[in-house]
Amino acid sequence: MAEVLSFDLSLRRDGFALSLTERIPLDGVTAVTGPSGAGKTTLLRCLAGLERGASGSVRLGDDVLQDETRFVPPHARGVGYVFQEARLFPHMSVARNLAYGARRRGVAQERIEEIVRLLDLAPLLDRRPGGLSGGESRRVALGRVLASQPRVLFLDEPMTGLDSARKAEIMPHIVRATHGLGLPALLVSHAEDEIQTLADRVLKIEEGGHAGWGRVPVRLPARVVEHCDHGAVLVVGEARLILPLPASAERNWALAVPPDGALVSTGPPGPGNALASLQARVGAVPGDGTVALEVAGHTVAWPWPEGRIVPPPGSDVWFTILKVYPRPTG
Ligand SMILES: Nc1ncnc2c1ncn2[C@@H]1O[C@H](COP(=O)(O)OP(=O)(O)OP(=O)(O)O)[C@@H](O)[C@H]1O
Repeated sequence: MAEVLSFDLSLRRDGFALSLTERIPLDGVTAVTGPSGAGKTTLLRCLAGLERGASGSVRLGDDVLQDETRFVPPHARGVGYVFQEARLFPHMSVARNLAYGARRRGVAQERIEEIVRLLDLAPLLDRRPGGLSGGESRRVALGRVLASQPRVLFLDEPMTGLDSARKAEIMPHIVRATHGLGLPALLVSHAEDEIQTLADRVLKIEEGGHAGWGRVPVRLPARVVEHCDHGAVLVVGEARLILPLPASAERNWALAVPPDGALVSTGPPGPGNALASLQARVGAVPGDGTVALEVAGHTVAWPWPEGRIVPPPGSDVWFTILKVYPRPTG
């Protein structure tokens, strides 16, 4: 069982109050989402020990980071915080910025080399932050935080201000930093594409309080079999689809299909602008509004539209994919 980040926090300041009690598994990526001013950054700051005015408790696994008698300072919490802006040291090379992150914890050189490889930082090592693009700076900032060997990663809108091409470039690096290194993360984001691609669960907050857990997409494994003028041809189950992925793209992908990103029909779909259509089989019907579908060799809990009759278990249905968010898996 995954360890848990648990907290019961309150904070009051002019015109704003935060009051949240949660248990978040330290496993995969938890997106924290909600309207502007909801308190997402404030929550991360409280958990990281950056808000002295917050009262309550914070536990990371078995470790108490805060309670009535204890307040562990930010640098000793094991939290790696990637801020909205890169905050690199401008007078140091990229290599020295990375080494700075590692120095405090006496991190082995091999670990730095692994981070350089994972985040593709080798070509940047001798450069100064001033000359880096927005996407490159974020990558270095992520690398510097990873070099401090955190137990959990906090990503506060790490792609703000990047265009969709730069986002597509940095997202695989975030996947490698989290899923590749097995590092759990909290990701503050408003952006649907970031949440659907990266998140394993979604915590929604509003006006400083809990507003529910959001739905996460189902993920289907796919593999690149060839490239064409329009991108990469991927195979998912018995279907093929073309996605605009770069020629250098990884071979294995998880295709995140959001709840509004597919249609299920009881007969084969006619021609349309679907990305792909897969034959699926109805499995268990647990009675929680979802139906277990066997799609492309996977069983997924698919939200069944209210009022539509569920075909009996064992029936064939068609799973027509309208929208996917691809995530590399290595
Ligand atoms: N340093 C500060 N001092 C006083 N109030 C602040 C400070 N920073 C944020 N606030 C206020 O606290 C509330 C929560 O802000 P916070 O930045 O946590 O929201 P958010 O959900 O992260 O918003 P956004 O999506 O716009 O980044 C807002 O009302 C904001 O105006």
